[in-house]
Amino acid sequence: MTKQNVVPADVVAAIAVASSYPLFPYPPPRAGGRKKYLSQLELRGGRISAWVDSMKASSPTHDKGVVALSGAPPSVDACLDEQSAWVMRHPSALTKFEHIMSASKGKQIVMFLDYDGTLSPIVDDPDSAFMSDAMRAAVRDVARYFPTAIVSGRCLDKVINFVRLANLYYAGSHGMDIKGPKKPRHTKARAKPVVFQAASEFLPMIQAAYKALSERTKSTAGVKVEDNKFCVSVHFRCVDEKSWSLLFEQVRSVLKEYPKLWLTQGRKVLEIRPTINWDKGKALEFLLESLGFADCKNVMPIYIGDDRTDEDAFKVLRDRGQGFGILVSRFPKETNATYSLKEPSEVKDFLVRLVEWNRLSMKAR
Ligand SMILES: O=P(O)(O)OC[C@H]1O[C@H](O[C@H]2O[C@H](CO)[C@@H](O)[C@H](O)[C@H]2O)[C@H](O)[C@@H](O)[C@@H]1O
Repeated sequence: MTKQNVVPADVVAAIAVASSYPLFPYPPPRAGGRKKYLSQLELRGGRISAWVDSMKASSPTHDKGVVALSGAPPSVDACLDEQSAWVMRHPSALTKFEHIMSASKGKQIVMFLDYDGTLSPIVDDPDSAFMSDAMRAAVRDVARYFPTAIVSGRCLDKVINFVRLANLYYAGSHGMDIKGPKKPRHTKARAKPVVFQAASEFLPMIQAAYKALSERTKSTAGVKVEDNKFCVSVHFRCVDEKSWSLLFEQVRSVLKEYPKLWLTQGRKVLEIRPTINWDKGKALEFLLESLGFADCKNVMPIYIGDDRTDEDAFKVLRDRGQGFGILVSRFPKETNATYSLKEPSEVKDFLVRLVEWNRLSMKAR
């Protein structure tokens, strides 16, 4: 086995957990082409246990204790085989760096970056998910050469506050709230700054749901309800697993009062959002269009993300046959991304290499 193929014990444990929930692959299954949101019908019963099981399966690297609860785990060899097969299907973007760069020759790279789990490591307290100075410097350098957007589930103000870089495009609330730099560097297409909100009419409803969710779940120890302006996050990372069903029931009882809101799931978080046809994929398309690349053949969008919501953007790139997605994950997940990176530190390495590659190729011109 080569050094590259050695799989750390915690990753083996994580694969074991993921494999123990075969019915709840990542991302959630799509039924009849529609996204797997918790509909009003499902809210009345039926598939609730599936959601609680899916909560158990989410982000297994951060919950090694689950292994013991999940019955007989697959053997270590089976885990290693699965890991290797997955890496073959989604090779490291660092290993394939030269290949990626030769595919981008003559094309304008546009960089899209998710925030949590991509630029900042996952931590228990969402308010402390800071990115390192080294990562900030890498993003700043990338943005000097390429149009760069941060696409996050966080509300716009919060993600801007974490990243603290001008000259970027920011898409908060899962792409529902978009703002470009005051003086865009790269676009010739439009001098006007980009500003867009996809769900303004939902604001009062989302705010009311935020209050109701905070009130209804306050008896559950460890829960954190986060106001992300056009969506609400109910975090269960610090909630005892024995209380997850109860928490889900509490969230469900609130959602019954808001038929125009639906539920999705991220890493140890339930996300409540408006029932509109808008997601990170749509935000990516909107930004490409705003930058003047709508029908352009010579553009190479690169989207790096770690979460289920990023799959919408990976899929858009796959369907367009343009650019590619990079999934940040230490263990196998079903994904529409082409390449993978293990963790935020590898994302930084990739960004640094990209800048270096650009410097060298500019010199050579
Ligand atoms: O689209 P993203 O930028 O990845 O945002 C998705 C959610 O990220 C945050 O939650 C996640 O990160 C937290 C901090 O590391 C972690 O505690 C939590 O368990 C993760 O789900 C954020 O707090 C959410 O509001 C975002 O929707």
